[in-house]
Amino acid sequence: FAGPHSFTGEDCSELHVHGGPAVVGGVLQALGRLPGLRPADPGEFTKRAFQAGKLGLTEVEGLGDLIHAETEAQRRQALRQMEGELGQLYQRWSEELTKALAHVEAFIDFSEDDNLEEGVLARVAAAVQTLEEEVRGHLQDGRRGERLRGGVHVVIAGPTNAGKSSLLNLLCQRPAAIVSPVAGTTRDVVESALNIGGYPVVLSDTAGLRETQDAVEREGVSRARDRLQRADVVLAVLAAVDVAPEPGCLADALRAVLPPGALAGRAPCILVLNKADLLEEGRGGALLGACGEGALSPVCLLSCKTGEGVASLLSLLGAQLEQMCGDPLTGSPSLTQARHRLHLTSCLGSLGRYHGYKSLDLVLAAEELRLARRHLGKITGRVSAEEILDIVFRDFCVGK
Ligand SMILES: Nc1nc2c(ncn2[C@@H]2O[C@H](COP(=O)(O)OP(=O)(O)OP(=O)(O)O)[C@@H](O)[C@H]2O)c(=O)[nH]1
Ligand SMILES: [K+]
Ligand SMILES: [Mg+2]
Repeated sequence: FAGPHSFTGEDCSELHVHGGPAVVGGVLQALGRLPGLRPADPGEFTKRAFQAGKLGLTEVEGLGDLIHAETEAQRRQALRQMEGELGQLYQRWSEELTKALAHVEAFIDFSEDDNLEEGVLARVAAAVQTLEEEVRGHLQDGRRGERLRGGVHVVIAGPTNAGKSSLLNLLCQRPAAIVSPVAGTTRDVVESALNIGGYPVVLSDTAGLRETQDAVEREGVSRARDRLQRADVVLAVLAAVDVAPEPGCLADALRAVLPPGALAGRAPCILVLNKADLLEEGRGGALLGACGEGALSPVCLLSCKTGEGVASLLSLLGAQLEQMCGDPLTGSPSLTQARHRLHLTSCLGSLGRYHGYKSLDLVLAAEELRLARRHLGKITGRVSAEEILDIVFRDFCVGK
């Protein structure tokens, strides 16, 4: 593959050999005898592609995510990022900033000559404000890209013996957690990675919430509460027989399950009324009717014993995941890493300070634009050489 059209931009050659380990080993040995030839370091091809400007950092990250994608939605998001959409968005912002900066610098340098067009600074201020709004909107995405990349944390919580561990085992289709009729069986948080409708989920089973004198169980309950605080979605499990079919029972039931203030509207919750097989005929419908009325959370009846209701639980959960992660193919591309969020937040900070400085000291204001641009450059890996003068001359007329 002749450069610069190869993956790394350099001249490359590829050997296609038969796939047996002995053949590959023999070829590698023969190659090893050639002077100057060595195996590539991990990621070296991609690093060279980056250094040759063939890929931006976000594309490199997308490629890495694509290789590690475990679910369909993750694959789509990674592919989109690898193909450059996220990088292009940041690149466009960076170009707009460069332009704004060029105009401010031109104003600083040439405004005394009276040769500048009118209203340059007002146009820059408007452009900066538009950019701020775009960046802010991009940041307020409910962390959907990061969630999709890292997995949505779904926490199973509830009183002892509600069937929380049974639910974990049912969903992950293996006996991951110990199930027993003894209240207080689970102490450690038991985690399992799942694929639900193409979305990656990290499902945690936790100790039953209750007051106890047992020191080990108390530690378990404290870990359960801690996990609840960090949940993206809570599956609140109750034994259906313990819930009275009366209006308002859902709120009471949730209060009984969740520590006061644990959620405070933070994580969405799905109420699972388990052991439906133990309910008398017709009681299930009455329960759903009473609980569902004015409900804050979706409710479903389930039996871990018979498997009844699993499909409806999965569809409630799937809808929740879709709402949180979005469809990775539609809308603007999502930021996928905490790193992106950090630099974007810093960029936004600088843009805000631009407005503060612009009427006091234009030089300081220009510096904030430069900083904002550098923060974007850190995301894409393109902290480009100053293209500012080019723009000054290309973009608008200074004197002659
Ligand atoms: N009849 C019936 N029994 C169930 C169902 N789900 C769980 N059980 C039984 O309920 C008991 C407790 O189940 P677990 O899954 O251990 O409950 P848990 O909520 O994890 O309990 P702790 O870890 O002690 O808090 C066990 O004997 C299960 O076999 C169900 O749907 N129907
Ligand atoms: K138990
Ligand atoms: Mg358990």
